[in-house]
Amino acid sequence: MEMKSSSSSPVLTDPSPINKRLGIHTGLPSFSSGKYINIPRKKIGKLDDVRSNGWLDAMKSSSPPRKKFIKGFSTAAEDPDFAYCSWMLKYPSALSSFEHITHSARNKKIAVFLDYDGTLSPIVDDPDQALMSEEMRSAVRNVAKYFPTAIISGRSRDKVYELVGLRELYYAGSHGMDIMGPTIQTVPTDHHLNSCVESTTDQQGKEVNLFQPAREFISMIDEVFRTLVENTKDIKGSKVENHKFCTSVHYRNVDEKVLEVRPEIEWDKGKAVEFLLESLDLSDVENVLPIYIGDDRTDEDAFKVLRQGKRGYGILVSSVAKESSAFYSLRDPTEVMRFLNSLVVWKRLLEGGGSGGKMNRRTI
Ligand SMILES: O=P(O)(O)OC[C@H]1O[C@H](O[C@H]2O[C@H](CO)[C@@H](O)[C@H](O)[C@H]2O)[C@H](O)[C@@H](O)[C@@H]1O
Repeated sequence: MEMKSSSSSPVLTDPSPINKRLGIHTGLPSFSSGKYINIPRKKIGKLDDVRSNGWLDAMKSSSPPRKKFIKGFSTAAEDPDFAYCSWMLKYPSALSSFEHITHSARNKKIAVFLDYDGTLSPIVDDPDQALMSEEMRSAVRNVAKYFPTAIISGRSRDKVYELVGLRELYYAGSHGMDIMGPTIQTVPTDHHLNSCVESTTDQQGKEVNLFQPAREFISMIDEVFRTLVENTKDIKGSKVENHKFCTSVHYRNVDEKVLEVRPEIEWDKGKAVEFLLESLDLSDVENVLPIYIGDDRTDEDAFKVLRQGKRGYGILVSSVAKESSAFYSLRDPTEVMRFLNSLVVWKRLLEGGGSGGKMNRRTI
């Protein structure tokens, strides 16, 4: 496999058998109980030109945009502040809409889903330096005391666990292709899906289930990773990460983006949210309000699941105007932390019974 640079974007070309092996896969596994989710393999998929199947677009959106704001939200004078304010009419701040959100959560259980990069940690040039602040860690820890909380990241599950460092959460790595969750009551009878689920123990020795729908791709992704390391070793500023079920090539210090190679299966962060809601027995729309906070295009799959199913709220973390399926917005990880802290204060007030969970502007 070669990595070439075309006008402004790199293109992965592949005259080798990897092309075939990362492509079409037959067999549509499903949980026969009907309670769980199908994972069909996508029908298309070539490495010849990643631009033709949207991969490059998806990966580009994982990085901060070059333009400060998008068409439709800018003014003739292209004033970013004005553009952002107009955009916020469509995606109001989750902080100023806090009462509305908690009103919708009355008599419901809130479930919290959090992306990592750009949501809990600020975007920085070196992915190894994307660290969470202690204040943020404490905010997430407190949220998890009151609400079932999961981290859903594009990074490997081990890496994101290492970065977050909180045992009390559920973790989904590789964009949801590697989920560690509670043991599932209904055992899938489909042998293909069954092979994706494995009982194991977590760091505390508790029995858990590992769900890895792209397990068959591990050795291939490792091969792609090693090929990319070799082919980019002379490109100054480039960095390759192995997330086990996908691999990222960072070229933001060469150009400014990151490109990711992952298996062509219909599994994404939206499917991971559905899976976790099922596994945690939180799929009852009438009684559960899931909130998903994330900052990039891969999080849009989760926003869509919540919006389309009228299940809950997606909150987009962005300091620039961009089209989204989220309901609300937060400007940056600092605002995410304020929102998480507000949820905790609200819940404590509610449990204390005092003000019926009512909060004033100063509390938020
Ligand atoms: O799903 P996420 O938790 O948001 O992970 C997505 C990608 O995050 C990382 O890259 C992003 O953050 C880096 C550190 O701030 C930044 O340098 C890069 O430009 C961003 O794209 C991670 O390194 C990627 O592998 C993940 O896919």
